Amino acid sequence: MSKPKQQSLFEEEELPENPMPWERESAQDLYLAQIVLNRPVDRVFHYLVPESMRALLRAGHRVQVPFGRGNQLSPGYCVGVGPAEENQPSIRFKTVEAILDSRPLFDAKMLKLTRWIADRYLCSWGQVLECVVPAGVKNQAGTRMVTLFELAAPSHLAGDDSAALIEKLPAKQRAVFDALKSAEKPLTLEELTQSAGCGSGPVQSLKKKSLIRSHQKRMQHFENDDDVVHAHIKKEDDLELNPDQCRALDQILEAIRGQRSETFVLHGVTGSGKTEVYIQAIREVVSYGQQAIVLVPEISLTPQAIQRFRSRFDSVAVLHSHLSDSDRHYHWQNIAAGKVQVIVGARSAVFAPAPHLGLIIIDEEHETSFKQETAPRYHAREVARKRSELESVPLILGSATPTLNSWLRVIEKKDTLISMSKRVNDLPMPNVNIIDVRNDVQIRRNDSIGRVLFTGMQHALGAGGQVILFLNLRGYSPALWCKGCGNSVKCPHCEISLTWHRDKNLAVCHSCDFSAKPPTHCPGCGAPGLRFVGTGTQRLEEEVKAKFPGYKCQRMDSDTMRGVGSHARVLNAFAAGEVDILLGTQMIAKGLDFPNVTLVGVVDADTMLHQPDLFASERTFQLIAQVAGRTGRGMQGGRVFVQTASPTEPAILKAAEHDFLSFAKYEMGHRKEMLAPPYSHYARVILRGPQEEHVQEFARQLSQILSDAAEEKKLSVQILGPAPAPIIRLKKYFRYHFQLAAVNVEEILQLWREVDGKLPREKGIEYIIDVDPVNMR
Ligand SMILES: Nc1ncnc2c1ncn2[C@@H]1O[C@H](COP(=O)(O)OP(=O)(O)OP(=O)(O)O)[C@@H](O)[C@H]1O
Ligand SMILES: [Zn+2]
Repeated sequence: MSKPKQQSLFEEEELPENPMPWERESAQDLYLAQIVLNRPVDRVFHYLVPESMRALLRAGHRVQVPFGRGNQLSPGYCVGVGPAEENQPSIRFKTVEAILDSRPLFDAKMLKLTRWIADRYLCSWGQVLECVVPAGVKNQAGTRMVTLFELAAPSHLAGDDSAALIEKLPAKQRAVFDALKSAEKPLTLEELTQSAGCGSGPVQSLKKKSLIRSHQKRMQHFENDDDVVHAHIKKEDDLELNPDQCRALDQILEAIRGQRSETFVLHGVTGSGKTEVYIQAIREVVSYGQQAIVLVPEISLTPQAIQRFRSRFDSVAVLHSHLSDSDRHYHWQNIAAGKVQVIVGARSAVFAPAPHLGLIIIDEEHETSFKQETAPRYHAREVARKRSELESVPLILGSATPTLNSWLRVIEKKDTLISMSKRVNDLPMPNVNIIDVRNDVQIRRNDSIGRVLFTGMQHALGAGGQVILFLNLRGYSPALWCKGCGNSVKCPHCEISLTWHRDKNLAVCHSCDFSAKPPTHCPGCGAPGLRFVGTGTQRLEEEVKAKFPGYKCQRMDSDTMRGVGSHARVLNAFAAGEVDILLGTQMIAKGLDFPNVTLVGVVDADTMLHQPDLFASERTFQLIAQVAGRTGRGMQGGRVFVQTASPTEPAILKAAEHDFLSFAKYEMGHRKEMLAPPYSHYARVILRGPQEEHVQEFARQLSQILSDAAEEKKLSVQILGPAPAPIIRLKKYFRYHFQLAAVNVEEILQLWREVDGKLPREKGIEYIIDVDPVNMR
């Protein structure tokens, strides 16, 4: 959480002292830079540009400026530069100290985009710019300063004195001189001494004689050139599209050719071949020498998926979270230089500095990971929308389960729907069986695999097929339960039940990572004999191994997938048929395309359903429909078994029927009735502090101020709450929240700006605002 804004601290940058007459230069003579800083206050500061920088400094440059009372040097971003405006108040300005990069990091469009983000997500421009530039670019990782040598200026060498000196050069110096003469570019000391076959002495002597000169330059020295490593990847031809894909592509091509910023919601059922449509649309923009950005959830950045792009295009940059600073810097430079055709990456790749962007694609657009949970709390989908508008390029939002947000825009005809309702090669959608576990004898005996699912797995495995089991809880048991008082053991810092991890015999908090040996007695009532209840992936793995001893089973969750590349290893083993049963958390629910998977089991469909969350139903539908889609992708067909204690729940029923349209209709009806998103916007204000009563009282105060301001300014913003947050205690802090709700998001933004900077502060209590939150916990 960021600190509340402290307006007063930032007022003194432009010193409003009485200027001396000679300082009262006429406005036109002043050359000023507009600078923003990475602070929570959204303000632009003016700095004087010294004469020596006037020709160099441009908007988009990173600079160093003196800031605050102590004039501490701080990095900042130049967002504008030029002669002072006529009405610029006459005050004494501080001076820009240094320009930090040789070239600006942002062009005009990126400045506009980031300004928009600051407005839309209620943070400062400086915070947004700071987040857009990777750390590796800021610290110029993987580069070093080198000294380059070249001959002195021709006019100097042509002089009589020089000619005489050259005439009399000793052999080694002569060799150095000749080496530079025949070189086409300046040389490093190493290159030069090698080429002349001497040490550094003769070079220094020549320099003393002013026959050669040197200068310093920053150069890249990347050891790990990702693209060189992958250059040998076998190139493959594009597939021949089926009629559905052709229709989809044609619509997209029309927008590309017309340079329209149209947004397409590509609703294609699982296995309908959306990726091939993306690839061929990208083919078109690449043929114009333009670049495409493809956003995918981090977890989809698997070698399998990346291979699909690398085998089709010459230069693909993959931006995943395991990149080193210097790799990231290397990619940024290459992208900015226009050398990369396709940029594939998670959320932040939406900011890739492609100079001639032609297309943006968001795959699996329903994924919540496209929203950033720290400031700036932007949603990559909305940023992509804005960028597509600024660059006049189309945006494709692809999913088998579009968000209701996108769906409403389709209904309102703001976005264009493209439907692909059939799987490729006329494959049928898998048959989904909903299994009511309430009367299952196995489940009653505390097993997790019920009778029907067990039989289904036996058949599938017996016929040589592979199985995916999905369970969204990691660990062994999600609760330690006390018979004495009926409570479960909570994390000492969070209001969250501890999960037992049997492999390490630890009770772990999945929110703050607290862990300890499980207590033998209930910390609440002191009774002995705590019970481990419920099933997580570890326990499921044990059960599978016991029930299917002849088959190889692999667990995939964030506990087993800690190492770099572990994800890839498991998926490769699964693809190669070395693993029969893959079980895991939502990691295995997405994008996987394995034709030999003939059965998918959803072990407990209800885990998402009972969350106190507006989006619980939508998320349940998405997860089940997505995980169900992992089967039946080959000729052997496929089946899905969904175990649930709520077999009549619409989200589950509709997912079983692969019926997005009717789920959307049902759920949108509810949302409309409640005037909930997507029919309105929420902004969530979350407060936290060490003492519950204080947080509660302060939440009440803030919400009252906002409510009064809304009334005074006649803004139709409703305040819902305050109330304790669903996780009332997290990492030792008590948490309260309330929502600002309005049909028009502008009214929320206006209201916040109205009160921002005037809100009271309370010692020890922090608060943030999250516009269009996806996480309500
Ligand atoms: N025109 C085509 N002819 C033959 N095979 C195709 C064609 N288009 C796609 N495929 C294949 O169909 C499979 C499924 O395609 P893809 O993974 O793109 O589906 P998808 O729509 O992204 O599914 P999901 O939403 O489940 O990830 C892939 O193995 C792909 O190679
Ligand atoms: Zn905790």
